[in-house]
Amino acid sequence: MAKDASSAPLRFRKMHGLGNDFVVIDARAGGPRVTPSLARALGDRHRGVGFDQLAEIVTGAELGDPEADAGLIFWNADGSTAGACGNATRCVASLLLAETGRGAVAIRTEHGRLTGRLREDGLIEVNMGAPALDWASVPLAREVDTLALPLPGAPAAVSMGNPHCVFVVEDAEAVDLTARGPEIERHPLFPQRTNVEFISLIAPDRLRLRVWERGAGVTLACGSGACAAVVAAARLGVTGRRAVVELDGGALEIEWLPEDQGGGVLMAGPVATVFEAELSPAFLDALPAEA
Ligand SMILES: N[C@@H](CCC[C@H](N)C(=O)O)C(=O)O
Repeated sequence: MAKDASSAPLRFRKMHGLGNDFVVIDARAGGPRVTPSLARALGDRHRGVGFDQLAEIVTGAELGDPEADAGLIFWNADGSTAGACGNATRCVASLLLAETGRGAVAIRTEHGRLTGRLREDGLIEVNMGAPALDWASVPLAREVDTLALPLPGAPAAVSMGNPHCVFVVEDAEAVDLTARGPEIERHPLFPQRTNVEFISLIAPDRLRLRVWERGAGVTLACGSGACAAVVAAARLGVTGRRAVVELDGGALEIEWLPEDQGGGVLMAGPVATVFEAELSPAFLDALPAEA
């Protein structure tokens, strides 16, 4: 087992938002902490549990925000960390709403303090905060007028706390995601790699979106990707600031609030818990030591 983890049992919950699936570990009360090798081993769909992301719940204080209901650290299946994960934030918001019995909760992430609430229609909504559009925030390797990438079209680079490269295409269904995704994810213009989105217009307020996620690959849904897609579409005049985004796993409702309402991006959709379990000690014992 990794030398820095304790041998206390590690309980976890499997959840998903539209098939974007997560292992959720609550580390607020102590117990083993997530390391890159634990994330990779758990993320293995054959020898572990399998997930797109692992959401590690910590105290708000650990992330410098003691007033928040909790803090959240996101891990990709390849063991890398991410500054944002919209669907995992919605899943954890649903847990904290049940835990606190309140109508809204505050979650501290690397992208700031995000608020989550249960809407009357039963969907969990999170305000994902304002997008950043300048090259240094995304980040891009350098300032450019147009993103010159090995694909037709002029994509938009958007940060939702994590990097996104959004292509508007005629037909998102026709894109070879497994070929194009990794090529753009690791393009030298993106020093921290990038999530890759392909959107096409279905109706004036409806987009089709397919996503290749940094550190996870093809996903059934990506919340921050849906937010970035609507921000890019609204800026390009493809849609307004409010749209339904149809992903492989279902639909998310996205609204980019105006500046005078904070400029955040609201994202609403369903969440589900699949099971709760405890990792076998043998699994933890077999983890390679951290490099
Ligand atoms: N599934 C997520 C995004 C997860 C993080 C991403 N792969 C990254 O590395 O930035 C979502 O719902 O936003």
